Amino acid sequence: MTVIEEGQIQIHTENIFPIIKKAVYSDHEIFLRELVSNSVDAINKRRMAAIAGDCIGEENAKINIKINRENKTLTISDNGIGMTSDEVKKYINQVAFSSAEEFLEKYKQEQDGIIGHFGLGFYSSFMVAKNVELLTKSAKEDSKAVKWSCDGSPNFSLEKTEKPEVGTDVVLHLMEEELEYIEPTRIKTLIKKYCDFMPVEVCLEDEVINQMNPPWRKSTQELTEEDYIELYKYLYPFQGEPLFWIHLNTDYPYSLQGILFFPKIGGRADWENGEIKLYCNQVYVSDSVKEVVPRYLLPLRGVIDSTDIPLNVSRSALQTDRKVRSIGNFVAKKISDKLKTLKDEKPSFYGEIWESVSPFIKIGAMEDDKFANQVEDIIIFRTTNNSSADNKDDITYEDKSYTTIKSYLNRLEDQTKKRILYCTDEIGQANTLDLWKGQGAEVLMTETLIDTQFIPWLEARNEDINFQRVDSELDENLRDDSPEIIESDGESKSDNIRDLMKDCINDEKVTIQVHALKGDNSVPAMILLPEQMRRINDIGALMEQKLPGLPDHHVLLVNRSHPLVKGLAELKAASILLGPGQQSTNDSLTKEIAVHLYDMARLSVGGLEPKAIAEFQKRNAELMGKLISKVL
Ligand SMILES: Nc1ncnc2c1ncn2[C@@H]1O[C@H](COP(=O)(O)OP(=O)(O)OP(=O)(O)O)[C@@H](O)[C@H]1O
Repeated sequence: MTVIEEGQIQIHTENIFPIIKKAVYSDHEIFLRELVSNSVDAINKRRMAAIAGDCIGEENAKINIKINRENKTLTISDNGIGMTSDEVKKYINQVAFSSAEEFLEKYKQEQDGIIGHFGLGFYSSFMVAKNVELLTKSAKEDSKAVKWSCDGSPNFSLEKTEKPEVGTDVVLHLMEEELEYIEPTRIKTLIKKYCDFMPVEVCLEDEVINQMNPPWRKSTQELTEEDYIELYKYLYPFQGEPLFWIHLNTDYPYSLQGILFFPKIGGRADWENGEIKLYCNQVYVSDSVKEVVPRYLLPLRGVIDSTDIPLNVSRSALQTDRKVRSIGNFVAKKISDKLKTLKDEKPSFYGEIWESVSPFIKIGAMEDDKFANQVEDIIIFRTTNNSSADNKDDITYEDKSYTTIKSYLNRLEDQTKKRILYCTDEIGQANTLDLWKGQGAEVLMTETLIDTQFIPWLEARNEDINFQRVDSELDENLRDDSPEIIESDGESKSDNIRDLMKDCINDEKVTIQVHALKGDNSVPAMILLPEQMRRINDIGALMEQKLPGLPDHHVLLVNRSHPLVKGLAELKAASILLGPGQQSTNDSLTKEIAVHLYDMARLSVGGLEPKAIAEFQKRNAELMGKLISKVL
């Protein structure tokens, strides 16, 4: 063989290779992505040059990877444009090296890592190989093949060689500690991971491994519903089917293609890193797009493919990049457009998916003002008003009705108040919910966790509205506020009942209100939680990541028109008649019943601790025992 040149690669660092190894230590496997990407580029260049008539074309463009166990080599071959010896000197010795050195300089400075480790290029092969040979023959007419080799020191050699076909073979003599890369299964996995959607056949020992045609590069007209579902299942196996998807495709002001899927609720949603896959020109880059899309979009899945996302900058630099930010805004806008279309055109489907999409929409609205403006009219709440389907804003799905805030407000009789009634727990708040419903009021059903933040956010955004939970106070119409007769002791009946309950419960934190409630079905006592006081309790629980329990400060509303309360007052009056100092058995019974009344009210809102429930049970048994002994 004729030696063309032996020499030293011009470098500033004495030996770049140990640095390459150390700097990107954990990501050795990306060498394959870099080399295959170079091959794809070379194949594209040959195609373009052939069209221009500068060289002979190649119909069956492909990349082939071969393993030689005996020699411990891995060879990546392509039939791309190849290189002349001058081009090898220029592109491998100078360009490739300087880009690797530049990359490493950048890498050393960045504390938080570089997003895709893109840009290391050809020299990444030295992360796994102790010796690299590059055999290449240019597609230009009458070109002679050359072989470049380098043993990891800055010394290289370039000599003539025999190579019948146009293209490039990169032969990696693997280091002992990198022998995992002569395992076919390992290589296959890497091709699937990084090269699956590359536009050229990538083979292992002549067997095609990659899928090639990425659906997101096709137009929506070319794809059927099944194609999208198939892609989802391929990318996220065993995760069921997606709810719906959006196809992204834009060329200006940046190039971006992709398909994003909404997963079904119940599947785990990753709000930290997300599972959207980032591609650059059909080459897989990363499983995390958290620097590219706003946080609230992270529970989505799918692919974003863009050549305009700078991949060899640090993650923090990416977050502040203007182009990247506008990409995030573009994606958010596309999603809100899709959701709006679904609500308008397939309202019942929108009702069906609402529970799955609502956390994402609400968090998005709270975190991003622009997004809030886009989705404000499509935020819906389940409502007790079943006739709301008459309104085009409102939706029914199965036996559930949903409404928007706007149409709820339109239905309010008293337009001066703009009060929105809501309920977070249909069982725990059943008593008060039924009372409001009985008055013909419309109540919205909300979720405890997210709406604890979302409701105050809505109120801050629309200053004239205020939300009021059904158990925060009672409708005035439910109370009989006619003046009371003053008793012989100079006090009203209500005052006496309040004093009695206060003495028996003996807890400063409990405020006792006594009212005469209308209606035959009303209960003897109930717990009310004034809105602002309860909200403070809810937020406290949220901070401690607990479910909110019954706040210590609460209101006990005693219904003085209930026969039990009336009886209790009479029992107490009878014991007073015995005169001071005289012990009556009525005293202890009055106390027992008063405390029992309070416990019943607490029990119905889930506010009794296990220990108190045990006491309640014991007292209940005793009271029933007394009742039986009276009857027998
Ligand atoms: N298989 C190949 N066939 C033809 N030319 C190649 C091949 N591999 C590398 N080259 C040439 O060597 C140059 C340097 O490659 P290298 O991978 O280091 O950087 P790059 O591809 O230009 O950019 P990047 O750093 O993003 O990978 C390429 O631009 C190309 O001209």
